[in-house]
Amino acid sequence: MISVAIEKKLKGYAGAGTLKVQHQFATGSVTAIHGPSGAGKTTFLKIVAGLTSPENGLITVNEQVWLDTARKVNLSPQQRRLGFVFQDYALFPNMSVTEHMQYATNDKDWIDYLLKAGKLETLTKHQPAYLSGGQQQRLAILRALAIKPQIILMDEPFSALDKLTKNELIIELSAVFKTLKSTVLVVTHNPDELSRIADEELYISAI
Ligand SMILES: Nc1ncnc2c1ncn2[C@@H]1O[C@H](COP(=O)(O)OP(=O)(O)OP(=O)(O)O)[C@@H](O)[C@H]1O
Repeated sequence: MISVAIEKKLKGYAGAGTLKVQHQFATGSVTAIHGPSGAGKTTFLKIVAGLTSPENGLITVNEQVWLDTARKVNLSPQQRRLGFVFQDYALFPNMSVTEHMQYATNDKDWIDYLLKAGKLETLTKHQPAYLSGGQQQRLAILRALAIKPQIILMDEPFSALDKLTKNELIIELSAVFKTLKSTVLVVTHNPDELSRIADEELYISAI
């Protein structure tokens, strides 16, 4: 269970806005996070990942305190060991598809399984510049899953995919999530696209 209660002032949201989220994410659940543009959805994921700090907040994961602003506890992103799929993919320009995966794990069978699930098994030697936008996006997702994370954060992970590819990938990913028993938080502008795998929705709006 991930328990989150955070408050962060946002710079630039219609002057001044505050992101306030109080929510519990059940272990193994998939949550579709949505809300208006600029409301702080990406900022929320970054707070959970430890990449941004809120003014006030408490985050616990299975009784372990990740963040407690009152007690000045704030685990680093490395200590949190979660999978993060960034909106801009954050791929390495000089690494091939396989090298991206090997950078994250030595488990060859797991790499082969993921590349097949994401239909990149024929493009293993390609660097990002030689992949389409949708293929780059799939590589970003598979790379995040390579470390077998217990918690997976994804920011608009299907935006570059056509409907068919998206639906097929969502089914494959759903099987991976179940295997890993991962808790998954997905920011999406279209919660309907996740209706087949999402256990719940969380609406975020800055106030
Ligand atoms: N570290 C930060 N500290 C304070 N404010 C921030 C920080 N990062 C971003 N912001 C501001 O917070 C607001 C929300 O940004 P964010 O990217 O989280 O929104 P979003 O809901 O993901 O938007 P979109 O749906 O358009 O991607 C923006 O106005 C941004 O300028």
